[in-house]
Amino acid sequence: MILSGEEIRSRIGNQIVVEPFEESKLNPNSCNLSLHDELLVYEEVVLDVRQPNRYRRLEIPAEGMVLQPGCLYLGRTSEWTETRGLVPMIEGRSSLGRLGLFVHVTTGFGDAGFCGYWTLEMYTVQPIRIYPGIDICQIMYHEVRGDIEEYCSKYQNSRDIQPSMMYRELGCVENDQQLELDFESLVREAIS
Ligand SMILES: Nc1ccn([C@H]2C[C@H](O)[C@@H](COP(=O)(O)OP(=O)(O)OP(=O)(O)O)O2)c(=O)n1
Repeated sequence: MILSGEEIRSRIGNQIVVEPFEESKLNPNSCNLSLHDELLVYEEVVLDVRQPNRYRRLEIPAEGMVLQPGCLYLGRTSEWTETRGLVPMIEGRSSLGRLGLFVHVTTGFGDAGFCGYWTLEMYTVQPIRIYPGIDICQIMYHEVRGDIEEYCSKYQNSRDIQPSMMYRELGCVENDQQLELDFESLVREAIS
């Protein structure tokens, strides 16, 4: 069963945390979440599920940024969410779907107990200009039958855009969590 907007509101501060929460973002059975102002783009010709992959961090300026087809942009919600005893899910918004923008790659499904910013896996059918702060997706909540063992795995308490940590399951021991590419110093080195 999916919670109504009214029910979401009544559970805020109890089973549901959406921070910051704005009542105006409630829908009949979901709550809109907005886009933070940063994106990560992988800097690998071939991504490797067994290794941390290098990426670049981009800031979405107030005047917007054009996303190009064929590229995966990891973003995150501005809202921190916590969900207890319910299964949270994020989905796209029809208004953005009608412009050909996807906000996740088959992974809208969350876990009961998940706390953190949601990482968005954005890609687009056509070039599209996006802006920081736009309502990018919606979160909804399912009631669960049966006991719940709440989520406490690798994406718990995500405080940033979180690239894939699949490599952890596959035995890669890494010191650095992810390899952020310092593109500006590389360019400086290359031209000096
Ligand atoms: N687009 C998404 C989808 C999920 N999540 C968060 C909420 C989920 O509770 C958590 C874990 O999602 P999955 O269970 O789908 O992830 P994995 O199975 O890959 O990882 P784990 O082994 O940690 O469960 O990640 C997210 O931030 N952004």
